[in-house]
This record gives sequence, structure tokens and C-alpha cells, in this order.
Amino acid sequence: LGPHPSLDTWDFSSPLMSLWINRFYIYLGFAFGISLWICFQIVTRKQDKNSQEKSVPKATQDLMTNGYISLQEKEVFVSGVKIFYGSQTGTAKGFAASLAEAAASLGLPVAVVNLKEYDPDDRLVEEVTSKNVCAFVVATYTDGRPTKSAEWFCQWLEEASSDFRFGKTYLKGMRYAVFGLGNSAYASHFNKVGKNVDKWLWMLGAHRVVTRGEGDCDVAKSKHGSIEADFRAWKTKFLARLQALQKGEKKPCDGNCKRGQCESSAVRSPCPGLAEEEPFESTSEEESGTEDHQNPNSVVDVEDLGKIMNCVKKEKREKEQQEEKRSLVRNTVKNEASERRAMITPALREALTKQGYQLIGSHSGVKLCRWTKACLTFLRSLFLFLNISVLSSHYCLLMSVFYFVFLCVVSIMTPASSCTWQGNNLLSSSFSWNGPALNAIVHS
Ligand SMILES: Cc1cc2nc3c(=O)[nH]c(=O)nc-3n(C[C@H](O)[C@H](O)[C@H](O)COP(=O)(O)O)c2cc1C
Repeated sequence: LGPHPSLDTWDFSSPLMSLWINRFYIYLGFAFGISLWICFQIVTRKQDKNSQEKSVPKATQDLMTNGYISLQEKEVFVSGVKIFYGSQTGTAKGFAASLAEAAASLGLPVAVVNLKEYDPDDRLVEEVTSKNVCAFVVATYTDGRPTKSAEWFCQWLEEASSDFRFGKTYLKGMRYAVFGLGNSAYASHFNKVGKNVDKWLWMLGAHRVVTRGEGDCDVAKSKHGSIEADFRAWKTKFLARLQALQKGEKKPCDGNCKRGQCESSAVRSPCPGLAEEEPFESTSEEESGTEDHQNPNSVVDVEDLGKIMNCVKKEKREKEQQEEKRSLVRNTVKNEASERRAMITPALREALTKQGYQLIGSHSGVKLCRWTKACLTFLRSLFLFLNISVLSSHYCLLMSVFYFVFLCVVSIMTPASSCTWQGNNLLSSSFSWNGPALNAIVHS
């Protein structure tokens, strides 16, 4: 038998020894502290969640402070009207003011917004849930360009509409209408901005509530005799639609849509049997007929609709092929790495990081189960404490071995949730036992 450490060799008065003797109370203190911390975390998270649920979208709050709407038992179908304008010499601005006055007379809260002071990057997505109806009154200038004030808005919208990270549903839920100002003397660029804004919003999944209006400064060619008359005609139509929406009417047709005499051609999925909104090209007043002028040419038979859709699909395919070819050429010239676009948008990155996900590669993330995290933290503290307090004890070695084994097991078996996304769309989200280490290998 080897020599036994005699009790005489222990110094019971040393601080380390007194710590060891009172270890039970220290463990208890640790456990109590951790429990307190966990409780605190749970309570603060719950409070955060509650406050998020209670907060009404900012746009709606703004409208509520004006005293226009009351969120009582009655369901609100339209919470307000936002009129955006892009004007250089003031015509569009005047039209926006006139439209605002008319919309306000329906008892709706109205906001008139100069596109110059509007950042779509931050704010446009608000309209998906705001229950507002957005009207865009935009002028076209030389070479079909927007006014200076609407330049950034148009640029952003154009890029977003062709950026796969935004997807086709980015603005799904937003309701809009467009009135463009132009001069048909500029034949090839007539009303190009109005057409484009309408097209880009549509491509992002927004819901067009009324056909696009086209104001023409050319009195001889103007449909109603002047740009003002064009605007008045469109305004009447817009207000009628607004009233219908206020009442909660979702379908502007009366069931005769088979014959194409309703506004079905302008609205996404408005009638049974017509699953998709007609594409942007055929949505101007002239092409689909106005309220006061029933254009017989605007009648679209269901059989023809198939042809139209095929045509549009074909065009889209051709465009995609062209784009593919172009990008192929670009790729050979430029460095592939610098050319590759990030799969994750900055907003999504921020949101996921806030949620505690660790981003792996470009399209996936992993979040450690918080109980495991807490457990690890606790064990780490305990291990440290034991190391300090019983440096000379053989328990230390035992604890080290135990801790090492535990870490090995945890690194393989840690429960973690992981997610995969493309652009702003979360493709999958799962909870697994294969741990962040394995997830990292799989996804990166
Ligand atoms: C210099 C200039 C260039 C224009 N270019 C176009 C054009 O390319 N296409 C078009 O449809 N209208 C064009 N217009 C017509 C304007 O869109 C029209 O006058 C509009 O009412 C101006 O609106 P605003 O007063 O709100 O700026 C042009 C007008 C000017 C003065």
C-alpha cells in the first residue's frame, strides 16, 4: 500500500480548504444564480414578444393618431391611401393633391409622399401589411427617364424586381395603382416611367387594384382631350374601386368575367377560372378599356387568355436565356468569386443574427439549443471553480477527464436548429441532434 496522506498534512485554516469545506453552499449559490438568470431571460423575452405583438404597423399608427380610423369590432379593409408622386414641373404633384382631396372625402386618411423623400429600401415593404392602397402618380422625361425626384425609387424598384433575392412575392399583399404622365409626341418613350413602375411593382407580387392610367399632354392625341381630363377619368375609376375595397369587395367582377367585360384583366386572380393577373403590358386604360368607354377590343376570351399567357411565358424565357448568355460572357471576363452575389440580404442577415443563428457559408445557419448553451456555461464555470479550489486534489484530474468526455459528446450530439434560405425566403428550418459541427460541414 502506498503512503496515505495524513489528515495532519491538511491545513484546515487555509482559505482554499474553507472553500472546499463550504463547497455545497457555493454550488447552491451558483445554481441559484443560474436559475435566476434563466428566469430573467425568459421574462424579458416574453415581454419583448408581447410588445411586438401589440405594436401596430407604423403607417397605421400614423393614421390612427389623425383620428381617422378606429380599431373596434369592425374590420378595416382599407386603412388609408398613400399617394406617391414624381414630378418636375408640378403637374404630377397637383394631380397627387387633387387625388388626396378626393380620397379624403371618402373618409380615408391620406398621405401624399414626394418620392424624393421616400426610401423604398426601408419602407416599401411596410405596405404589404399596412392595408393601405398606394397610388403612384409619375411623370416621364427625356429618353423615358423618371424625374430627378423619382430616380432612386425607380432604380431601386427596377433592381429589386429583377433580383432573385427579393423574389416574386416580396410585395405580395401590397395594393397599388399607377397614373403616368407623358406626351405621346415622345412616341417610343411615351409614359415609360408609369409603365415601368406598374410593371416592377407587379413583378414583385404587388396587387394592382385598378388599370394603369396614361395622361397625355398632346391634346390632339389625348384620349379624353387633355392630360387633366385623362387624369379625371382615371381618378373616377380609382375612387370607385377604392369605395368597393372599403366595403371589403375583393372581386371587381360580377361573375360575367368569362366575357372579359369586367376589370378582371387588371387584377390578380379576380375571377374564378382566371388564376393570374394579366401581365403589365396590357393594363393601361387604353388597352383594357375605361369605365366610360367600353372598348370591344378589350374583350379577352378565356381561350385567348391561354395564348396570351403562352406568349408572355415565351418572351420571359427568351429574356432569361439572353440574360444567361450575357452573364456567361461576363463570368469569363470577371473573376467568378467577385461576381458571385450573396445569397443572403443584409436585412435577413441581421434578423437571423439577432435570433442567435450563426451563419454558415452563404445559405444556412445554425443555432445552438439554449438549454445546452446554459448547461455548457454552467459546467465551464464549475470546472473552473473546481480547478481553482482543489488544485492539489486528484478530483481535479477526474473532473478534467469528465469534462473532456462531455465536450466530445456535446460537440457531436449538441441539439441545434438550422435553417436554409434563398434571398429573403426561408427554405427550411429544422431541429437536429447532429450538432453545429456536422451542420457546418454539410452546409458550407
Ligand atoms: C424636356 C421634356 C422631356 C419629356 N420627355 C418625355 C418622354 O420621353 N416621354 C413622355 O411620355 N413624356 C415626356 N415629357 C412630357 C412630360 O412627362 C409631361 O409634360 C408631364 O406632364 C410633366 O409632369 P410634371 O409637370 O409633373 O413634371 C417630357 C417633357 C419635357 C418638358
